Amino acid sequence: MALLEVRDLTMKFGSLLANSDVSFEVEKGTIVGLIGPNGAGKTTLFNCVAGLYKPTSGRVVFKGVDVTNLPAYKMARLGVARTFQVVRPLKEMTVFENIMVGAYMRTSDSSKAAAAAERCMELCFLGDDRDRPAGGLTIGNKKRLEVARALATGPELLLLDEAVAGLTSTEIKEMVEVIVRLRREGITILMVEHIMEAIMPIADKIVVLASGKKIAEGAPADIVKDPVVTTAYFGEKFSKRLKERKEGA
Ligand SMILES: Nc1ncnc2c1ncn2[C@@H]1O[C@H](COP(=O)(O)OP(=O)(O)OP(=O)(O)O)[C@@H](O)[C@H]1O
Repeated sequence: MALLEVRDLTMKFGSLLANSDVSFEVEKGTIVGLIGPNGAGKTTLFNCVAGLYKPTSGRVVFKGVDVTNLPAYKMARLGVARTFQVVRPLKEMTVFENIMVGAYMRTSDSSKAAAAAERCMELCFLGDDRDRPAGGLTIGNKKRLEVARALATGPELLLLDEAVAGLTSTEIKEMVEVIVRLRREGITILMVEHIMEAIMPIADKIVVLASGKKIAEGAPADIVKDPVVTTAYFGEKFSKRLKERKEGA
């Protein structure tokens, strides 16, 4: 049984079809990348899975249980945490205190929460900034703090929304290392990403959306070669030229 199953999920905003009959599965212990051009419906799908939106139709099944329409706080309790594209740390609080906020969702025992927060802080390479106010961190550290805070809620499934957007190449490498560490810890990851260098080397599977529909699904090596995917990203003309150039090479 897959950890997460998205079945025929459709989400409409008025007449706009943001997600149309999207189905895929996320196996336990894997990293799944959700990619697609701007406006493809990736964030909407995330919001449906995380309980921020109620899908128009279709089902979200987590650990074999139908969780469609459960609110975000219940999803978090069941073990689904998410980060947001735009990070929002509690600026006046220190790095450690920010992570504690997440840890208190799982326990009201402060020593247990502190132990969990310490561990998440170390996993996300934030130990050196432990007592710094979050507002003064670099964007790379703020993004890892967002991951650490979500991690401290004790998720089995972590949803990362553009975790490396706006980061330098060094910061991207650090974040990628954190994500791989999390998979090693047994956490399953579904991540929306535009930066292919970040997602392609680490993903076990890629799901591609375009105009709200799933247009491809498979191993990264197959997805990068798929003409349906290059056409969705670059348009028919460019994709044809790319193919001709490859055949001529
Ligand atoms: N709350 C909303 N109300 C109305 N339309 C929305 C809402 N959220 C998203 N949309 C529309 O749904 C479509 C899909 O948007 P979504 O943000 O899910 O795409 P995306 O793939 O995450 O895009 P990006 O990569 O640019 O973040 C877009 O046409 C968007 O304008």
